[in-house]
Amino acid sequence: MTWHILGAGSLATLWAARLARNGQPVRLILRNPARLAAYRQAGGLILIEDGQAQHYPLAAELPAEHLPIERLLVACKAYDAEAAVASVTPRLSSSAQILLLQNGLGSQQAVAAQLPQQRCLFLSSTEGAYREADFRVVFAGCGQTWLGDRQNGPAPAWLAELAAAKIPCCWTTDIMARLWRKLALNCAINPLTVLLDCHNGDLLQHRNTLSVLCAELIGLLRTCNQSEAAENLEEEVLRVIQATSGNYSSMHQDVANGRRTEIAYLLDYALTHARQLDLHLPHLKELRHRLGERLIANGLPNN
Ligand SMILES: NC(=O)C1=CN([C@@H]2O[C@H](COP(=O)(O)OP(=O)(O)OC[C@H]3O[C@@H](n4cnc5c(N)ncnc54)[C@H](OP(=O)(O)O)[C@@H]3O)[C@@H](O)[C@H]2O)C=CC1
Ligand SMILES: CC(C)(CO)C(=O)C(=O)O
Repeated sequence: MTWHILGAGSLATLWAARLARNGQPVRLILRNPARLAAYRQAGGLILIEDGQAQHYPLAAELPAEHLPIERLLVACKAYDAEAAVASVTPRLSSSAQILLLQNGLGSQQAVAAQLPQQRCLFLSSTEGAYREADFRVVFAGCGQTWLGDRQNGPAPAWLAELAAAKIPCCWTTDIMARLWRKLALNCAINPLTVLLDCHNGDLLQHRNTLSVLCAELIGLLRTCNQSEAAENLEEEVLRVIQATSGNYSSMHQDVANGRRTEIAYLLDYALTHARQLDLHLPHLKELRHRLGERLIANGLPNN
């Protein structure tokens, strides 16, 4: 069965290259004729692993093609996911399975609500990749991708295809806990790296601030019935900071490159839930306020 991949950015390239070199049929879906023409001009995707560039001249198409879609990997940013999926909805078969690879929370539920007939699986990934240029992606860090079904459905048989393609994936029966945990980590680390304009590792000089933010995030997770995701959060935040000490966080990279951030699906999602639950999180609120000022000062959207 063909893997349709919506988007041709960092994670899309990482997935497409590994599936294709394992002999699995892959088709990319680009957003509009200009992007499709640019892709064709480039002659395909390039993935750089351990300094070695390899070329993948994969088939690509527009959203409005007629070929039905049975399996769709949505590999765009959280703020683009709903519109991107809407552009291919008429092509989705009623038994189609949709894999949502976005960071944060909120976009996955919105897409799932848009597709009541189809099965939507949520993914949480710690793999790392970045775009060096259009259609040219560098694999930047090994990691793991968790997949799960919020509706408690069974693991799909095609997980074996991902394993065959050496995509490190694990099925989980509690994907929401994984996503909340990653959201909390990103809320503790990413905005601070933007405000302090620093590498992840430099945050170790701000242990008290991290501690206060983690305490508020733990309170939120527990109130949202995500106690498992709250366990040892501060220790894990420190571990991730140490493991990625020389890196800039994804939000820092977005701001440095003048790109919109995914803050609406991270801190805003957390603060909206806190408000609904009457939970007071003054330090996270203040962090969000200062980040908003910085985004606006940089001419970026504050959402
Ligand atoms: N990169 C990483 O290391 C990691 C990323 N993630 C998460 O994965 C998600 C994807 O990130 P990443 O791969 O880095 O993002 P990129 O910005 O590299 O790629 C996003 C792609 O989506 C495409 N796109 C946007 N809208 C549409 C549309 N309507 N139709 C078709 N394509 C569209 C963009 O097209 P165009 O080129 O035309 O703009 C772009 O190719 C994010 O939520 C991110 O947080 C999670 C873990 C690690
Ligand atoms: C874990 C962390 C903070 C690593 O940089 C990350 O996921 C991100 O940058 O978005």
